[in-house]
Amino acid sequence: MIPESHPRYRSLIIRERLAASTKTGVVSLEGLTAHGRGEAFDYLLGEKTTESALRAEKIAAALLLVARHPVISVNGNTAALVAKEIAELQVISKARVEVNLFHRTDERVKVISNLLKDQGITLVEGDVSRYIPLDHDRGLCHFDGMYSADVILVPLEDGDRAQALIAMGKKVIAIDLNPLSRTSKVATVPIIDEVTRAIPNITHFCKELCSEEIQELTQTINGSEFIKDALEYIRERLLDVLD
Ligand SMILES: Nc1ncnc2c1ncn2[C@@H]1O[C@H](COP(=O)(O)OP(=O)(O)OP(=O)(O)O)[C@@H](O)[C@H]1O
Ligand SMILES: CC(C)(COP(=O)(O)O)[C@@H](O)C(=O)O
Ligand code: BAL
Repeated sequence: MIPESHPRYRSLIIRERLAASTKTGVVSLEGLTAHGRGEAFDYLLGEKTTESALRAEKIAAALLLVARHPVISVNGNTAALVAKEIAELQVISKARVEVNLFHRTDERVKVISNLLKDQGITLVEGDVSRYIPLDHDRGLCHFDGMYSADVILVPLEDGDRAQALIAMGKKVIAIDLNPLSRTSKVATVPIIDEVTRAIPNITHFCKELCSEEIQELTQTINGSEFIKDALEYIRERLLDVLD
């Protein structure tokens, strides 16, 4: 039992949810280690959304709204952490949602799909093929899902899949606390933020942005600025701590 008074209440509740989700197969055991890596970066970021990340989330919302065929890719950690929030984002963005796993088993696809549908999400389902040229199972996706997408939101992504999607001419919106990850470096829009903060922010902007703002935000996108901003923000925080 984690008391609400605990200084790290939110972080511990998220950890508890992830740990419980490994028992149902929603989260892989490797997902716990990936989460730990994320938490380390979140510490450096002060466990809050930076102004720069908020700008990236605004651009992400604009891209989803103007996309011809937006798709949200969901892995185990994402399903465990933000299923309800993804359902809300799907309603406002009209994006398709597809389960895509690195540690893929039929059982995990099924249990994650059921979790998402229980939140009201309409899923792209059916046969998958290796439409993305990768040697691992993230290459398996749906024709009318990621294969046909022009904009893909990929929380907690693998760098090689992000690279492959970019090479296929798609715009990739990544959510990854690690500004140094391969994913962040190759993404069209790297959102250097925590997924439970980022998804509701994107939904908020989808509701708030007007057509002029959408036009302006999607004209020229410089993804590397968000990485530079995050690294500078971390540098400043570290220097402050040292003082
Ligand atoms: N809750 C979270 N919110 C945002 N990012 C997270 C969260 N949990 C983990 N991450 C980040 O997501 C990434 C997923 O881990 P993974 O091992 O697939 O990527 P990686 O190997 O670090 O990066 P890459 O493959 O892009 O080089 C990690 O960079 C981790 O820091
Ligand atoms: C653990 C995870 C971040 C997600 O794994 P899955 O839910 O199987 O897509 C994976 O990409 C990895 O880094 O190992
Ligand atoms: N997600 C496992 C492989 C990678 O980190 O890219």
